[in-house]
Amino acid sequence: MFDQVKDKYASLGVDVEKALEAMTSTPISLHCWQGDDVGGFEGGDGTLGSGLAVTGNYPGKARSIDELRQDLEQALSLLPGSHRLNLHAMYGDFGGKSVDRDAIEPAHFQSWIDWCRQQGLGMDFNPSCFSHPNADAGFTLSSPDQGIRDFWIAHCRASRQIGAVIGEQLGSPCVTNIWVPDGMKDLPADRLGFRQRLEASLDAVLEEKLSPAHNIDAVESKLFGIGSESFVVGSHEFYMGYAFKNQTALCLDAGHFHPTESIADKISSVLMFVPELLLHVSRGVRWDSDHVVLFDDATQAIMQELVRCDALPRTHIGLDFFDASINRIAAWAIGTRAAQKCLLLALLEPREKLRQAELEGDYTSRLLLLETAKALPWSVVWEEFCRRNNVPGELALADSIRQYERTVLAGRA
Ligand SMILES: C[C@H](O)[C@H](O)[C@@H](O)C(=O)CO
Ligand SMILES: [Mn+2]
Repeated sequence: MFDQVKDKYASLGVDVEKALEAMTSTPISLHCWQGDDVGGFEGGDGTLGSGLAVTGNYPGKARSIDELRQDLEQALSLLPGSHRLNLHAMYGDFGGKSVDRDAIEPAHFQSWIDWCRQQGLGMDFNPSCFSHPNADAGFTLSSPDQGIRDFWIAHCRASRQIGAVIGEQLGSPCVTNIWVPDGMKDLPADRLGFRQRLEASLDAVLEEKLSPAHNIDAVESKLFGIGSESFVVGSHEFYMGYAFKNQTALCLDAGHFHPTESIADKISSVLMFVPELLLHVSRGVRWDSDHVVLFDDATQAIMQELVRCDALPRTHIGLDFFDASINRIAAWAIGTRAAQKCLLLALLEPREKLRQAELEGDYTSRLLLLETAKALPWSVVWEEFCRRNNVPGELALADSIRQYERTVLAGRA
């Protein structure tokens, strides 16, 4: 069956084995925060703030680093291909001590680095500039209060240094992504002042030169958050300008734009002017609701653009969703596999033929081919990818998830 499918694709100029090689060499960065509803392990009550919200109370949430790692291992056993871990600073291994955000050190993340090495994972990192008393007034790096700004500058600087240690130890650059929640519920009187302060703080954070072989800096914009409906300091225009000017990577989060705006169309433009791209593949439903990613049109369009632009070598694919209303391991597995299926579909596109038709102005053939491609048996290739990677195919996924729920999650009262 698989060989017949290969021949079918070959007749349209598509090399299936090459597509599978690209799948193997394209890691997806698994966000740790799906496992515990963005709580972290700092010893507080884990209340989420700063415009972020998780809904649902599905039983079995990870309550410790050990449980989170156990759940991640289970999720990874359901994912074909190679992967990375995306860790927020608030998930450090603080050994029961209270370590404030401006005092984090590489030592607090050593056990995560060791675990990643053991699991064969690369690792990415994020300063956590939210859910903290110093973010309660709504501002961090752009705060009018110099003391607050200095606190978050120290946290972000430490995060970059930790990122560099991670990258050096694992032999794979760590993407350190800065997102801050700064914004206002109601109309501001001085947008410019906030943005000037954010720029100055970011400059201070990025002042120390770190090897790009160890650390890659990324910045992430947002349209609005809960409590920052009228004004977000780090808007898309702000960070696009900042990333162009400073040649950092730009993070595009699929949930951080107007509901009808697709990040797919931005990829080709942005990559003309920034060195690298970070994606937070997510699914906003009416707002930045961070629903589990699906095999949907929006995600297919993103992956299509990455492939069509030859952008995979310059793009870091991360995920950003957190749903506590369903089994959290299922959320990781469904969302990551959906992103991977979209990537596979894009890699199996008869790209050369589509391009040729377009160059010749033959838009009829282009449209025909696009529709034909949708009806090709790509799922047979997906099942083969799962089989080669020794992970469950689509029909076997539910059993693995339910078994772990019965044997492990149910015991977490
Ligand atoms: C945990 C957050 O979702 C994450 O840091 C950030 O990327 C974001 O998207 C905030 O809306
Ligand atoms: Mn994000």
